[in-house]
Amino acid sequence: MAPVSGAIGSGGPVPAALAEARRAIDGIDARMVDLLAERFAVVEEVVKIKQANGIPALLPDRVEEVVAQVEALAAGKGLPPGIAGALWRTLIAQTIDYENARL
Ligand SMILES: O=C(O)C(=O)C[C@]1(C(=O)O)C=C[C@@H](O)C=C1
Repeated sequence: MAPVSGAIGSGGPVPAALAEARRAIDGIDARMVDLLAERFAVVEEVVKIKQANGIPALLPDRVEEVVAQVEALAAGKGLPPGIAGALWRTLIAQTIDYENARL
């Protein structure tokens, strides 16, 4: 396949197919950021509920439930094991920090 120079890449020529795949990744990332913003909008509500009821940010049983759910969903999609769980553990850790800064 002939390499094609383009703006996307780290300096070298980029095959046109790679540039196209990267555009797809960029589009998916934009949608994921939209979903992240949507999730954090719900977290804002969670913070208010937790404030009103004296509930802590870290709820270990719920963390494990969320991680188990996404791992099962990921397995159903044929994703390599561990990826979703690791991502969600990072997401939830950030969410707990975010909640703790507001509680
Ligand atoms: O379910 C909650 O109570 C949340 O605050 C949400 C969330 C999450 O990000 O999924 C974050 C912190 C909790 O410890 C568990 C789960």
